[in-house]
Amino acid sequence: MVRGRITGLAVSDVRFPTSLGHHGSDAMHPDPDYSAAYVVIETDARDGLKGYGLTFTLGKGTEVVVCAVNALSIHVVNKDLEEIVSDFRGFYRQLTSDGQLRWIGPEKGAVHLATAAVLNAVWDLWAKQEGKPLWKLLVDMDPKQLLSCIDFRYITDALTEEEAHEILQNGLLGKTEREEQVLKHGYPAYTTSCAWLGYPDQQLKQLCTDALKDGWTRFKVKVGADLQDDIRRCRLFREMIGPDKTLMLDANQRWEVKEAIEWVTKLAEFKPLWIEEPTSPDDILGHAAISKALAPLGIGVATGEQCHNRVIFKQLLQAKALSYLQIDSCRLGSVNENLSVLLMAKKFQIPVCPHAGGVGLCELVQHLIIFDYISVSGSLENRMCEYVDHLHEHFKYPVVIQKASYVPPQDAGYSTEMKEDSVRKFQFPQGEIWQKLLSKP
Ligand SMILES: C[C@H](O)[C@@H](O)CC(=O)C(=O)O
Ligand SMILES: [Mg+2]
Repeated sequence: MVRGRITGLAVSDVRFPTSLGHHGSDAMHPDPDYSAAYVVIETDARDGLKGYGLTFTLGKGTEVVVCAVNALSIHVVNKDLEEIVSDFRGFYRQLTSDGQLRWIGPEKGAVHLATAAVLNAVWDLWAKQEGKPLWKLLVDMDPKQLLSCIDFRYITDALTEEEAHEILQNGLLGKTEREEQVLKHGYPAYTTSCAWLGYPDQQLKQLCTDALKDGWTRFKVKVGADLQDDIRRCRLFREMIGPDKTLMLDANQRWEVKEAIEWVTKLAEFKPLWIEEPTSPDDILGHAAISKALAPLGIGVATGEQCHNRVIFKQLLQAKALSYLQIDSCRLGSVNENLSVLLMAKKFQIPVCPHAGGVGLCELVQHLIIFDYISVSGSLENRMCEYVDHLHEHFKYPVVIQKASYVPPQDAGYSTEMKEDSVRKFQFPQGEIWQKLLSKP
């Protein structure tokens, strides 16, 4: 039973100095400090439960998102949780339609990242009050309730509410078996942690050796800064993993459309499954052109981690611009908007392979993809969820990986809660870690 009035919302700027070790680096983000605008909501309910939410950012970007969260808080504080979840579509619409704030969106950029952080906290609290991990809360909802969380505005030309209902209704068939299956075997994952762009070859080799020993069979390599480097690194990687394991490439938006086609053609000998973010995330027709040109080489296009919202995903699907759809738990408007994208992907028969390269993204997105498997897609074919081996130690309920698969979380909530000590130490700029770093000459 949902309960309580939201009495407070606090937001912190939490940054991890990952750029010092080039962790998370790519062709466009050479110095990423994995960071989060971290939200905590409290209620007046006697249970003492709090909701924790975050959105993923990089360093300086965090302060802008923190401001946006504060600006949105007026829509949250003093609201009854029951009121929110009984009309979640309406609440989502309220947050994303603020007449003044939407001018700096709408549903994109800092204000949408802030929406994600706030709503992620609400979902965490709801799941905690129900005593279920978020994936299970979703799996146990009936189709009508799930639909009542989704704002279908701007996507009905691709997916109507009636079609979405039919998808969810069909998803009921075999649901129990799939839940048992995923609880037993986990959800398949791939790793990006061996081959960030700033890692020297020696480190890459060592990490790849370790990952192979740990049973990883799917790997992503960063490319896009220098063709000769890419050829060398891809060759090295392919030789180490052998011909049968899966290799993916990620350019993080580095190229022009024509350049992307030419560059990736030169890497085709390494048999990548996909090229991720070959060009601007806003360029739908560019992605379509790249997809068409690379299809004869057996290379698909993957994108989504910087797709603003469901409308961009809709167009990517309509334009046949992608072969793998990468939802992100913290860029889209939380669970609500991700549900609409999962349903569109199902309708267009495009596999969802979530993005998780960032702090906390693995913790959150595992819930969405496990739900997707059980209740929407019903399939594991061509599907896997990204895993990066960074910063899990700062979370109270960190992800568990076994045999290169995500083990479904059992703790109640959305796995969003960070350890208090970590938040204190890594808060920017007052945390002790930053005080030390900033005082260095
Ligand atoms: C800046 C991030 O680390 C980004 O490179 C992550 C990413 O593209 C991915 O995980 O995919
Ligand atoms: Mg990527």
